[in-house]
Amino acid sequence: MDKRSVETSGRPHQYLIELMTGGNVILDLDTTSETWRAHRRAMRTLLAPKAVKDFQPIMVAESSQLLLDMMQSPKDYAKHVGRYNYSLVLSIGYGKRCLPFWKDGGEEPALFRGLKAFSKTVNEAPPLDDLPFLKYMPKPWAAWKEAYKHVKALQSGLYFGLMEEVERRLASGDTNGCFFEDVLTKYQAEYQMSREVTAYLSAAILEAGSESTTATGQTLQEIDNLLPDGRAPTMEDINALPYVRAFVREAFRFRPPSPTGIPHCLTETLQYRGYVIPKGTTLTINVWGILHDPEAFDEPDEFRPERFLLSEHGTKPGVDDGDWRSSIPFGSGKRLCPGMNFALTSLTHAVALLAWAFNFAPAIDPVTKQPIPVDVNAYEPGLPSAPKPFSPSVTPRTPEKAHLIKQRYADATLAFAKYETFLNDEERKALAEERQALLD
Ligand code: HEM
Repeated sequence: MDKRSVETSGRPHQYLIELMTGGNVILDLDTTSETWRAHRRAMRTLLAPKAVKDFQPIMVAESSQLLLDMMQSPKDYAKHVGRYNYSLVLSIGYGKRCLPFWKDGGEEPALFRGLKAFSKTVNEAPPLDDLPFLKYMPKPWAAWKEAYKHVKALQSGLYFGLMEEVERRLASGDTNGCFFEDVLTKYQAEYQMSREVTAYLSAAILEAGSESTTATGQTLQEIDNLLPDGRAPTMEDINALPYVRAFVREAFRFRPPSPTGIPHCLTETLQYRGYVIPKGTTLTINVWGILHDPEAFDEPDEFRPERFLLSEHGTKPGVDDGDWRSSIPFGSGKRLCPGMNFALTSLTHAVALLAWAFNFAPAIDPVTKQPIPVDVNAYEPGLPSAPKPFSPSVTPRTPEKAHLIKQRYADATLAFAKYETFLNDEERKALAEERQALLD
C-alpha cells in the first residue's frame, strides 16, 4: 500500500461517523478533501522532527509529573499514562497543561468523555453502512439518532472552546508559542481554512494524538551501565540505549494499538498480482497477522525485545525483510500517521525513565500472599485496543531515586509555568504549596 499509495489511500465512507464529525475529521476524510489536505499540511509543521525537538522541555517536564504520579498512586497507572499523553498534545497544541484531574475529585477532561461517548455510539448503533435502510428507522427505535448529536456537541464544544481560549490569549498578548497560535495567525489564511475546519484541527491533534500513545532486567542493566552516577536518562541518551528502543519496538509488535490498522479504500480500480480490485473496495492491513507471523518471527507470542537487537525488523535469521519497514503499526502510504516521530520520541524517553526509576512486579494478593498473575491477552473491546486494568506493584528502585523523582518534579515547575497561565491565583498558590510540600 506504500508503493500504490495514490490509489490505496482513500477512506471508506462511514455514515454515522460522518454525522458525528460533520465531515471535518482528518482520520475519516478522503485524500481528495480540501480539509484533509489543509489538516495534513498543518500537522506536518507541528510534528516535523525539528518541531518535536523544540517541544522537548515540556516533554521532559511532563515525564517528571508521570514519574511522581506513578510513585504516589501506582494502581492508577492507566490514568497517569492517559493524562501524560493528553497533557503533552494539549500543551504543544494549545499551550495548556492537563493537571492530574482525579485529585480533589476533579472531572474527567471533555476529550476523554467525548471519546467514550463516540465509541459507545459506534458500538451500539446497527450496521448502517451495510444495511442503509436502517437510516430511516423512526427515532424511538434508533437511539443513535440522539446519541450522535450528543457526541457532536461534546466534541465541537471542546474544539471551539480551545480555539477561543487561544484567540483570547492572542488578543491579550499573553502568548506562549503553542502550535495553535501559528494556526490562527498564519495557517488558517494560508490553507484557506474556515472557522469550523480550523477548530476541527483539534481532532487531529488531540484525539489521534492522545488515544493511541497509551504499553526488565536488561533495560535496567543498560541504563545503569550508561549512567553509573544514577542520574535519570535524558532525551540525548536515548540513542545510546538500544535495548530501550528495542523494548518500545517489541511493544508495538507484540500489541499493536490498531491490530487491523485503520481501513483504507481504493480511489481507483487496481490491478494487483493478476487480480482486478474495483474502485471503492475497503482495504484492511492485518497488522497483527504480519507482526505475529511464525514464518517471520521466532515465538511471536513471546515478548522479547532482544529480537530487535538481532535484526532490523526483529525477524528471524534467513527471512527476507527487504520490503519490511518499522512503521507498520503506524499505517501506510499517504495516510501514514503524522505523529509517529513525536509518539516514538516521547514514548521511548518515558520508558527509559520508568525503567530507571521503578521496579515493576505483579501486585501481591493480600489473602494468598502470591503474585496476582497478569493476563497479557485480556483486552478491552473497541479501538485502539487497550489492556484490561491490572494491578502492578511499582516501587522506586532506591530511596535516592524516590528523592530524585520529587526533585525532578520540583525542577519542572519552570517549564510548566507557561502552560499553567489558565489557573487562577488561588489554584496557582495551592499548586505551589503542594510542590513545596513535596520537598519538605
Ligand atoms: C502510539 C502512538 C500512535 C500510533 C500507534 C498511531 C497509529 C496511527 C495509525 C495506524 C493511523 C492510521 C494510518 C493509516 O490510515 O494508514 C494513524 C493516523 C493518524 N495519526 Fe497516529 N498514531 C499514534 C500517535 C499519534 C500522535 C501522537 C498524533 C498527533 C499528535 C497522531 C496523529 C494522527 C493523525 C492526524 C492521523 C490521521 C492521518 C490521515 O488519515 O491522513 N498519531 N495513527
